[in-house]
Amino acid sequence: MPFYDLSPASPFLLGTAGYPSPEILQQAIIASGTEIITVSLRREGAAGGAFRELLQQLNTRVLPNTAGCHTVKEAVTTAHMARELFNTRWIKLEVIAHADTLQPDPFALVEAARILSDDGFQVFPYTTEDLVIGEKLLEAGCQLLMPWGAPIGSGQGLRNIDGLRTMRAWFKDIPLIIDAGIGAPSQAALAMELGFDGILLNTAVAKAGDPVQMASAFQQAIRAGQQAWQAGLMEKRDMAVASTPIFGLAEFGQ
Ligand SMILES: CC(=O)[C@@H](O)[C@H](O)COP(=O)(O)O
Repeated sequence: MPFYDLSPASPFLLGTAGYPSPEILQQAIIASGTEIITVSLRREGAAGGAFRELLQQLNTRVLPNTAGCHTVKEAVTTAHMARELFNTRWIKLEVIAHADTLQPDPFALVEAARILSDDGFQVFPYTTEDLVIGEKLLEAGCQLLMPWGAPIGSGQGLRNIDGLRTMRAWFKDIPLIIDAGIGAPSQAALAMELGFDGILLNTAVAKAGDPVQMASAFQQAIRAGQQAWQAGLMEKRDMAVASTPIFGLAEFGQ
């Protein structure tokens, strides 16, 4: 499905924070095959021009994010700075409620999404699997939703599979990207098998023993999950169903 003005060939979106070195970050981005990387304005501010130079060498689009923002005002101001700095209308909108859970503040998120959409931004909102919040975000002008798998940095995978499955069915024509909490390639594959359109993750790659190899592992798992969804998974059954036909089998006498 198209993400605003881009239909990425790769459904893998990668975060750029917390890598052992800029070189490893660069190699991980290449190994991931991603076309979209997300950059925190605070991180970019801290690293400065060298980081921007590194980004320019890569064939990727930048999705700036408002990581670390706790209020509507902070998020809107950060989005405006991002638009200036990266020359893009895209913004991954995070408005965090608590410093300890890092869960989104749904009320502030919807308000900030409305302000930014009205101002011409294309908002990628980091949200939960709650259907009502999803509807409010769409009403506010968002064209896609980014539900969490689990809290940021937790690596717990899909904590509410039933809720995410319901969300997929409810918003069947809206691009849905799982954002945050993915810890292993198998979890990302599962999300894609459920029909999600993409995965955004950071910590599982940045903090891996070998981030470059892990980026490649995620790329393959995400592709495999996507292919499985497109191919159509078999339905689960309560009882055994013989996979080998018995018609035509030889009969043995006594
Ligand atoms: C980089 C970024 O945008 C994070 O805020 C994002 O939510 C990723 O979360 P994980 O680090 O859990 O993958």
